[in-house]
Amino acid sequence: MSDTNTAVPRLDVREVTVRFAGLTALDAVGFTVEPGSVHAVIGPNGAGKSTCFNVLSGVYRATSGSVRFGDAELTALAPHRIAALGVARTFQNIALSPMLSVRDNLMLGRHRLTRAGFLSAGLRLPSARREAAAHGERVTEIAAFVGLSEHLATPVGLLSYGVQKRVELARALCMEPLLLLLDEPVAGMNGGERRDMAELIVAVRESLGISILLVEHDMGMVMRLADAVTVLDFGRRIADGPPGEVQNDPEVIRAYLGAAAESTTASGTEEVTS
Ligand SMILES: Nc1ncnc2c1ncn2[C@@H]1O[C@H](COP(=O)(O)OP(=O)(O)OP(=O)(O)O)[C@@H](O)[C@H]1O
Repeated sequence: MSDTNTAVPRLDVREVTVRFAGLTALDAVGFTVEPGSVHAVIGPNGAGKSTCFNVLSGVYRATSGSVRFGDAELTALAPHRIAALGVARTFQNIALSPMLSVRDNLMLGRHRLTRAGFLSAGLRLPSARREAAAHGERVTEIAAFVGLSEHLATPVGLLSYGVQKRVELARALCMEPLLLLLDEPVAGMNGGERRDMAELIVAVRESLGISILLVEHDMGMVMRLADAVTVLDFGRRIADGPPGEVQNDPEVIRAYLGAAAESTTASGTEEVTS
């Protein structure tokens, strides 16, 4: 593993509670993402994983509790302010502009780093042109790193699902994040695409030394990739620690077996989480 980027702060989630009307989606949940680590949040359907991500990225307001990223308290900030602190995310469902090329989608990811004002960019002043060229070069570099060079001119909508997921990751990297939030990065992918994505996540951590927090259903992937795992069930944290430890925790086994049994009863087919 490469050295951790020294600018990467610790993420401290403390006693975070989120209530929707009568439902408690997160109940005093806490965990810490160490700088430069890969940390996974797992749990059965409805456990509160997406709610947790939405609080961290500012989409949802916590009812109570605190999320600190270094010295910054994130719970009171709007999504763009959180992004400006270096927290970038991908979405469970691809959120790209399908008509735009890969390059243009990645350039949109550079937006928050763009200094040139509307006027100087509109007038194509030399300073704005230089800045655009520098962003273009960085986009080319990131695309190469993620394995997208050959697709840069292609409209995103024409690419396979697996490649589109890589574009999403590349766009998040274009924000030069210190903490990357990946919401189910391999959902819907086939075996080969899953392996490629897992390798890419390792490469991101090793080359950039940033922290990665991921929500994922693929247990095999979580166990291989994560340094630490937090397990949620019905909005509560039921386990937290290294993957090997968490995997053998009786409460975790009970939560997953219970969820599998329920889905068998509900649908008549067993849902297997590989
Ligand atoms: N905006 C919302 N309004 C009302 N209830 C919500 C909202 N978002 C989530 N919930 C509820 O909060 C609970 C936790 O949902 P959440 O989506 O966070 O779980 P999850 O672990 O991500 O599930 P999955 O694995 O199915 O994506 C669920 O009962 C869900 O219905």
